Amino acid sequence: MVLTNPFILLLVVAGVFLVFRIILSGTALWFLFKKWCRTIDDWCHVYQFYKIPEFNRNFQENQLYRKVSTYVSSLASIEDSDYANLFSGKKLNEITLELDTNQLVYDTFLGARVSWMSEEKREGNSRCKTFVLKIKKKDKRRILRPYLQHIHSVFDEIEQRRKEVKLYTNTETVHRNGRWSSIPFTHPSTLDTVAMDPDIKNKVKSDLESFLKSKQYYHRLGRAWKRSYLLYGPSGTGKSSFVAAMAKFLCYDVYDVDLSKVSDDSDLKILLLQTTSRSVIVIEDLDRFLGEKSKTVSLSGVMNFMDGIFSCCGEERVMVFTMTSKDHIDPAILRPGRIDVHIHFPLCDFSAFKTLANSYLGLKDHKLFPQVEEIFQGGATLSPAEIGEIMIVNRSSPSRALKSVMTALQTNSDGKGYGKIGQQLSESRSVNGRIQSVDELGESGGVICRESVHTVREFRNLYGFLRLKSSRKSGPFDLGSGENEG
Ligand SMILES: Nc1ncnc2c1ncn2[C@@H]1O[C@H](COP(=O)(O)OP(=O)(O)OP(=O)(O)O)[C@@H](O)[C@H]1O
Ligand SMILES: [Mg+2]
Repeated sequence: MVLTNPFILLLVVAGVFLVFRIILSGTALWFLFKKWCRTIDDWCHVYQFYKIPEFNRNFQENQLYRKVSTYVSSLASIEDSDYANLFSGKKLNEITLELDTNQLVYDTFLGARVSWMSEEKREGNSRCKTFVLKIKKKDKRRILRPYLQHIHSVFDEIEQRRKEVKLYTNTETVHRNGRWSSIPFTHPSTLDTVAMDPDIKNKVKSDLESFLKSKQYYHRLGRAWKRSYLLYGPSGTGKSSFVAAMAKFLCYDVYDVDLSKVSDDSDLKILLLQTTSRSVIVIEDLDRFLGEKSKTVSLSGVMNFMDGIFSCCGEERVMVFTMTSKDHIDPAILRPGRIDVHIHFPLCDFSAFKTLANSYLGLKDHKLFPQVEEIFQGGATLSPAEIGEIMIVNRSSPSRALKSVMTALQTNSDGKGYGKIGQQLSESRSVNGRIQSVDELGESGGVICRESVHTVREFRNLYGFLRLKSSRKSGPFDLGSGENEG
């Protein structure tokens, strides 16, 4: 009723507008207040200024300028500067912020506040940009060197993330780049697309992250800064895909060593010397190679390679070895320090199946899922690669895909067809990525015998591992085999 009166309506609109304006100016006032506080604080201190020009006296590019520019653009506080330039980045949808001329950006390091100003000078036709770093004199000695070091590290990390990852393969002939030839690494696998126990995946992720941050630690210990992983499990369980995913996660180049093209131990040594830092060095199917009667590379050649003692600088190398099974492998190969992390890749269980159904068919749930689960609980299994293939072929009809998977699982568990898989089942049977105990296998008929042998062996390994654990605080850890769930 009251709002029908145009005068009152006008008053209400004006009131709302006023409140809105006060709120807005309140925030603006708060910004202004903070700015004044900073200015007053600036008056109370004596500062040291450092200029970082874009070019040196010989008009060559100053590398430090480039690093500082990248670093300043990465600061979250750049969004608070009054003017910043927006540019599209190298990657799709990437947008980068760059500080505009005469703008200030603040940073905090080791409890000290510093600021960066971007300046531009014109001399004739040329212009020279400069960054000016402002540090309180009282903080200068304490933070300047570590701060510059910090800028270097952040820059390296950003560059690493930006660069194109390459896949190197060794050849028998020598190229311009030595024994390795490279192509862009475009494998589509990521840590998200590999179906595996989420706990294990997270452990590997944090292990890789802590490796990246451990340069000083490794150097203090006088050890090569490398970490070795063993991925083992039946064929088609995602080992190679996981290597690709690890490399992508780290943004490291991949060196795929084909041992059949290595002529002897010293040849392997040369190959390792020709790898660059920040790379993943992979040897696939190591068990198959070691099992060969006439090998060109000796066991000690392989072990020296694994130790990384020949890697000239020993810097930031991740080594990955894949195997179907580690049962017949010389324990010296698997000893702590040579292989730091063991990751088991089991055949598919229901939870891995659901991940595959989600990524291949876009199914989060389906009315056939309980039936599929029942079949898995009955002990049937296939490799993720086989299930993936069935899903791809039937992707136009999710129900048909699930029915086909069920049929394949049943056929396999009946022992009909899928000869290869039947054999793998007896070699490595797992539920949720853990080797089953004798008790858990009570119902599964003929597999019990072999499985119990396996379990005894696993128990021995566990015993060995526990002894190791008690004598070493930081040893290797085994993910997914049930030997060590720490
Ligand atoms: N755990 C998994 N999650 C998602 N996809 C998988 C998984 N395992 C296998 N695949 C799919 O199956 C195919 C084969 O996988 P991959 O080559 O990684 O297996 P593998 O363990 O290395 O086998 P092999 O021992 O025979 O070399 C890939 O296309 C991959 O996408
Ligand atoms: Mg493989």
